[in-house]
Amino acid sequence: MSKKIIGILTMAYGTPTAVDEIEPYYTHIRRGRPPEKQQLDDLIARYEAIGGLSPLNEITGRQVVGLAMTLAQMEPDVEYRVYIGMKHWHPYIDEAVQQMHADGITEAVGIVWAPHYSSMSVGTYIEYAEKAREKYGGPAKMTYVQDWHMQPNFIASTATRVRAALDEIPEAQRAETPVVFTAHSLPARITQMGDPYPQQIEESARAIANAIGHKNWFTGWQSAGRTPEPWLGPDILDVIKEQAQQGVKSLVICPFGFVSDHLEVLYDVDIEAKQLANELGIQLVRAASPNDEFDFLRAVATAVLEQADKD
Ligand SMILES: CC1=C(CCC(=O)O)c2cc3nc(cc4[nH]c(cc5[nH]c(cc1n2)c(C)c5CCC(=O)O)c(CCC(=O)O)c4C)C(CCC(=O)O)=C3C
Ligand SMILES: [Fe+2]
Repeated sequence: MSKKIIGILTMAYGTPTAVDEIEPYYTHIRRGRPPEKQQLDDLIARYEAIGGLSPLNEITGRQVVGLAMTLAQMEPDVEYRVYIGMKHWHPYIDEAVQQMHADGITEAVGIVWAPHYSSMSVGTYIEYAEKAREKYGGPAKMTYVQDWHMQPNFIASTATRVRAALDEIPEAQRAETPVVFTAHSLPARITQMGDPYPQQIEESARAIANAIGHKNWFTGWQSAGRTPEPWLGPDILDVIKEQAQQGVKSLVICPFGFVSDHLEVLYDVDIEAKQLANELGIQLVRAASPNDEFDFLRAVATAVLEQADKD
């Protein structure tokens, strides 16, 4: 008997693959409004500071291959065909759904490479996938993992990476070193909309801190948009200033709202936040990103399998 086939639509943010793609990419993020020259120059300069372009595409590719291998190992009786669709660059989510349908996939599970749900992040990925499914008339059946921030392997693997970051702090200072769990800020109006994002950030941060028995932790926000409306805070730069005022000498940042090394991690934390911390006499250590680490991919695979079993 041939194996049952299930399509897996994994969705990631996407990044330009050449410098001249930065402008159309930024325009796509801005829903079709081209950026001002100054904004574009700023963004190009930030990519330049991390080496010209982002490693995100390559890492996403390794994650997709690793996920496919992990799924095959965890459930060999089903054939999982793993696809990648990007929110803001090629292959777009639309193109991936079109390909799945063309390949004859009728049953599929969608998952976003981001652990926490917000209507403004994961919600829009799902919206794009559903629009494409309607447009192409398939896959006939597709359900989605909404969030996977409490997957035991996600908690445990993040805890291990935070522990490793703390180990870089001199032992006498380690226990009192604050650990700041950060995620991408969103417009503050999401809290009035009853969005679960802030609460999911809090509960997963607590679970990770508990897993390593670290008492001194809190959450913070990073990479807020440069728009006049209020964004979720406190911003990590303000956190660093406040901690410096309180005499803190060391700090660990775990940007656990992201799953790869990319601009928000390599620039916003490793360059911008570290520079400020340096100036204020704080040793700042950033927890490593999951990238294609085995235990992390097991968490994502488990979330996919649990969703597939619900159907
Ligand atoms: C929630 C969230 C995640 C995490 C969840 C997820 O992963 O989905 C995320 C990840 C990412 N965001 C990324 C890149 C960018 N995001 C931007 C702008 C924005 N992001 C937003 C939200 C998020 N973003 C929002 C509300 C805006 C403002 C939009 C507007 O202006 O209306 C801009 C424009 C310039 C700027 O504002 O910095 C860029 C370049 C990259 C790729 C980096 C690389 O290439 O390595 C990644 C992984
Ligand atoms: Fe973003």
